[in-house]
Amino acid sequence: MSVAEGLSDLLLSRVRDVPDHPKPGIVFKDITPLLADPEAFGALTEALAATARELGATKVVGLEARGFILGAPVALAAGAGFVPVRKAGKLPGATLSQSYDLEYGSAEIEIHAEDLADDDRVLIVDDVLATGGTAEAAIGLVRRTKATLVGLAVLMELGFLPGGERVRLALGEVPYQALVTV
Ligand SMILES: O=P(O)(O)OC[C@H]1O[C@H](OP(=O)(O)OP(=O)(O)O)[C@H](O)[C@@H]1O
Ligand SMILES: Nc1ncnc2[nH]cnc12
Repeated sequence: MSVAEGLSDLLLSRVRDVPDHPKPGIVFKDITPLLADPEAFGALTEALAATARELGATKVVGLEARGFILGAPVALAAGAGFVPVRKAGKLPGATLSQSYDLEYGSAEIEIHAEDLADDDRVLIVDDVLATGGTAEAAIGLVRRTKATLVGLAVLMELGFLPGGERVRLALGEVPYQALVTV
């Protein structure tokens, strides 16, 4: 699951730093320029889909909201299904839910457990790993189902925060991939 230097450079060049958003002191990593560039968005999708294929994923779980934008095309490209993890109160069916803290607040996420079959192999996909709280909560949700968690893949890890260490601890032997670390 190594990442070609050219790909890292392309992806990094399309992420915009927005200082003091959404709160003073936060440097927001804005992926909208990357999404607007079909070459970069396509390369990102293909890189994450290659990971999904390598891990034999049958479902991609995407984390609201930016994880939906990345996860849905990755699922299709890898021949897997897509399952959304949503902020609390949005999913209409029976849910599993988990609270967690963010770099700039706190939140609760939910999943329709019935969307994951017992024999599913699940790759969790998101855009940014910051404190790791969201990903850790999603790992917890998937592990409360009978499906098998096979990996966590993100576009970008904020290396100045302890999120990478936190999710590695939570994942144990399960692979973790950040395409770029800043
Ligand atoms: O590692 P963490 O500290 O948990 O932060 C990372 C999460 O924060 C952002 O989502 P956000 O909750 O802002 O939602 P959005 O995708 O709807 O903007 C980002 O898309 C990740 O899901
Ligand atoms: N600094 C940041 N930029 C973009 N998304 C984030 N999610 C959590 N922290 C973030």
